[in-house]
Amino acid sequence: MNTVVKAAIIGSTGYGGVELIRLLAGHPQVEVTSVVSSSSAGAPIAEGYPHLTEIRTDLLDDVDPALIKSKADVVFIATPSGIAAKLAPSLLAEGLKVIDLSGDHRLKERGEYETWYKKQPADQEYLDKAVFGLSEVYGESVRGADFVSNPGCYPTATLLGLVPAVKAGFIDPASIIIDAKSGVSGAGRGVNLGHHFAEINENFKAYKLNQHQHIPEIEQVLTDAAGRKIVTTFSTQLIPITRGIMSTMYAGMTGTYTNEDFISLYRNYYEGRHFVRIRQDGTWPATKEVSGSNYCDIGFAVDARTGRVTIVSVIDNLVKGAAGQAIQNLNLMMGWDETLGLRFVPVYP
Ligand SMILES: NC(=O)C1=CN([C@@H]2O[C@H](COP(=O)(O)OP(=O)(O)OC[C@H]3O[C@@H](n4cnc5c(N)ncnc54)[C@H](OP(=O)(O)O)[C@@H]3O)[C@@H](O)[C@H]2O)C=CC1
Ligand SMILES: CC(=O)N[C@@H](CCC(=O)OP(=O)(O)O)C(=O)O
Repeated sequence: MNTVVKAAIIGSTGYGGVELIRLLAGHPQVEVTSVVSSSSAGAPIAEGYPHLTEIRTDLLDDVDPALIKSKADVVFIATPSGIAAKLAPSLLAEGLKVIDLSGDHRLKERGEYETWYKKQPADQEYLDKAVFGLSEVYGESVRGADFVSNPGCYPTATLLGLVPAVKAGFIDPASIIIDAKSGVSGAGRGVNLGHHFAEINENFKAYKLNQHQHIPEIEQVLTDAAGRKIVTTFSTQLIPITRGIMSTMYAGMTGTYTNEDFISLYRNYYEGRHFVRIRQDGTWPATKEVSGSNYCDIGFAVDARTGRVTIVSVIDNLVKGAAGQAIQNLNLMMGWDETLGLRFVPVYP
């Protein structure tokens, strides 16, 4: 008989949390038994999200680790940064498996977190314990782990697009420039002047240039892949779509490689990994082609004239960039097939 794991979601009233509810509703071996809220405990979750009417009739639970343990075996933390660092120790002490979707346990150096997030970092013990859940790169460490830190949305698209070429030495990692764009749901459900319809619609704006909190996360993994300290330029832009991230990356090549060389390198690197799809020569992915799905699609454009390659990588920020990747990690933590409950087709158009 198949095991059914009971899951709780802290931050269930946010976009990441509600996406976990949507995706887990179709998972054959997970049941969401507790939806948790710090501000609306006791209210029905469908009150704030009418699309859940008659799908979830339960009331929101308080943020109480002992209560969560009485209802669940695993807990997803989908809260703004600064909260999981405080919650994870007591949840782990209760014996729960924990998947943190926030940035609190991704950076292994406390000082880096303080610098970029401008908040109190988690204790070193928990930073050491948390496995960085970019499973196509660190899958072996995720398998069987009790505590996983889910990668950021931008780093997921970016790193899946860069790691194979950096590891193989096809590109000079010091030359990489990353130009990334995100849909507005990446900023969460909270109200913010800059995210109003009139501010976003028919607009396209750069933000947090050279200050984005995902810069050290990207550099941490590139440094690991290159075997030497790598710093990079990473620019973020907000675009008038709801879901989707496109990361366009430029790098100097170390030899005279062709598109076919990159395609075959990446197909080999991701062999057997269902969620990364490498495009044919001369075609590049669009955000709609992965929308609502756990896929990351990647395409290449080698320019023999400049000696540079352009790599285009797209994901749905709420799925592969958050809830879908978190479920993929849960599948690995439980020793299941990583695609369980996640093999859905993108929503198109
Ligand atoms: N949106 C995205 O595409 C992605 C988001 N992430 C990360 O996932 C996390 C969640 O993001 P997202 O869902 O977009 O954010 P939202 O702002 O939409 O939701 C966050 C939720 O956290 C809850 N919360 C706030 N304060 C507390 C607290 N003190 N204790 C417990 N819960 C609290 C709130 O619910 P309530 O008031 O009911 O408690 C809120 O609904 C963030 O760290 C984000 O950076 C990562 C990748 C992609
Ligand atoms: C569009 C938009 O505003 N996106 C957010 C993504 C935030 C996020 O996911 O933050 P952590 O991964 O660090 O928790 C941003 O750029 O800050």
